Amino acid sequence: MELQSLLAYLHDFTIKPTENAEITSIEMDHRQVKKGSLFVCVKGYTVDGHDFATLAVESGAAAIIAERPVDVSVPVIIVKNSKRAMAVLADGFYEQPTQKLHLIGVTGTNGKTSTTHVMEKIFQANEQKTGLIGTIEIRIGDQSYEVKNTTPESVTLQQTFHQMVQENVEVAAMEVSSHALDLGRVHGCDFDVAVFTNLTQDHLDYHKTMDDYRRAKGLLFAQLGNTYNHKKPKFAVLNADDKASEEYTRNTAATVVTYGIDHESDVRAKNIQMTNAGTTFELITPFDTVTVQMKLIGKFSVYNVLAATAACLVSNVALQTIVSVIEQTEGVPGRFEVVDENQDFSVVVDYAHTPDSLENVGKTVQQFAQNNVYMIVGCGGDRDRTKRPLMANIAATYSTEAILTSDNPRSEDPNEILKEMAAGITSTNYVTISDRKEAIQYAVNKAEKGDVIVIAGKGHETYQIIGDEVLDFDDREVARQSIKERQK
Ligand SMILES: CC(=O)N[C@H]1[C@@H](OP(=O)(O)OP(=O)(O)OC[C@H]2O[C@@H](n3ccc(=O)[nH]c3=O)[C@H](O)[C@@H]2O)O[C@H](CO)[C@@H](O)[C@@H]1O[C@H](C)C(=O)N[C@@H](C)C(=O)N[C@H](CCC(=O)O)C(=O)O
Ligand SMILES: Nc1ncnc2c1ncn2[C@@H]1O[C@H](COP(=O)(O)OP(=O)(O)OP(=O)(O)O)[C@@H](O)[C@H]1O
Ligand SMILES: N[C@H](CCC[C@H](N)C(=O)O)C(=O)O
Ligand SMILES: [Mg+2]
Repeated sequence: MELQSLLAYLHDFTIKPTENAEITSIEMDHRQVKKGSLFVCVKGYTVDGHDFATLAVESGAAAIIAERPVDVSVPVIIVKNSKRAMAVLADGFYEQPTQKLHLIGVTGTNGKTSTTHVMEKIFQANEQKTGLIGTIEIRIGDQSYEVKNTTPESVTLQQTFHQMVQENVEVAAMEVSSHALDLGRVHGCDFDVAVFTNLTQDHLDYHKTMDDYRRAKGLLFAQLGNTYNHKKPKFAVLNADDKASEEYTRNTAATVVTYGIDHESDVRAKNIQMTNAGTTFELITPFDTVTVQMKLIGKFSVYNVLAATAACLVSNVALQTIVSVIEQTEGVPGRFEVVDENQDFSVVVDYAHTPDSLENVGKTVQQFAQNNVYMIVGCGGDRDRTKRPLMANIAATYSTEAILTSDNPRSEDPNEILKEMAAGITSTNYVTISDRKEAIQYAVNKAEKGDVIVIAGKGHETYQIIGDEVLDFDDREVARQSIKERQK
């Protein structure tokens, strides 16, 4: 695409150059630059992309987007916010793909992956080709691609949408993280439906305060199309049981549809009954009321299917189709995933890595445990430190014995993280075993008939990050091996 055609998408109050080079790609990393690339200088958390402008030009960059002047021989376009500019330019470069898709964005502290995965299955049952973007993977139809972030940087994101359009995807469901909203990664995305799951504590390393975290999530609803188009209306699907929804209702120009359990809502669940085999509830919608019997466990799972139901109903999927998928769904890898080697105790691997999600899992397990509960928990390094004491105390509260261990320590000292966790425990029913494998073996060897072991925090992850090393580690595999060892 020619530079001038590309810059036509940029409505920044800026001086545009008259040159018109052919732009072959948009890059934010100088190591990816090739002949004809447009290099975007981004001031990051570790280094400043402006410092790589010269190297980018040496590698063939045809023009530069920057927030301040850089001394290079190609045109430099100065913008106020280069990440936002990059997102808008990527949208233009890839021919505004989200305008050709029915795009559903899901934000909230917990439940994004679970909700998007249920939605994907519902749209597939509705015979629509789907795209999925989130924590576990990117999926186009049945093809899976690896991801680095839950919500990718804008160029990767728009390129992915472009590929979806080329492969005739009709509906895309994506997780939208608060980081992505705050950093402008989804700028330029034309969402049709925006879904809010819930807001509880996480990511205070990045956002510093809950007010700022709430504001960042709210951007999804604020950026939801403010022009009412009868051919393509926009919907905000909000959780009536979460207080933040009041603010998001005020901040959006879209049609608000609510779901909930405790408060009056458009899509509501009543008479919830739970066993260790599944959950039954009455699903009340503006169209009909039906009884749902699903395999998913826990009140939080009911919330996720309510959110998915509301989002699919406003996307014109029949209630019957939605219910039949919900009743069949087995769940998402690493979310309340049961490890079954015919042992006489239960092992559940779950991605709970926030105080609220851990508490939900603890409460759910308490409902069906016949005997002792062991909760194995760690907290990630280089992440919100204030959740450490809270999570440890929740684990001790909802278990017979909490086993504090390492999650992904990253650059931090694992023992220091464990000390910060232990400081929050107000009882004595816990042990600290820094090595995650040993922690799992300890619980497996101790468990008796009817006990439940919860291994929290890493869910689907198949690695453990210690220092700079990414080591193979899969909670489900380690649990399986430990059970087999014990059975020998
Ligand atoms: C805080 C944050 O979001 N960081 C993201 C950011 O990294 P950074 O600011 O450290 O980047 P940097 O290394 O300083 O580089 C600055 C710029 O210089 C460029 N550069 C750098 C080096 C070089 O030699 N040449 C060069 O051109 C880089 O490409 C970049 O454009 O830009 C990177 C490149 O896109 C991201 O991968 C990285 O996400 C990291 C991996 C991360 O962990 N992010 C987390 C916090 C995150 O975003 N999480 C949310 C989900 C959270 C949840 O809901 O649970 C997510 O959406 O994944
Ligand atoms: N609606 C919910 N409310 C509270 N907790 C939930 C909810 N749904 C799932 N959880 C818990 O949170 C964990 C993570 O769920 P999920 O992966 O769906 O969330 P996410 O929002 O995608 O998380 P991430 O921000 O890490 O991508 C689950 O393993 C479960 O313990
Ligand atoms: N998207 C979350 C995932 C946390 C998972 C947990 N295992 C950890 O590493 O802290 C984050 O990056 O904060
Ligand atoms: Mg997720």
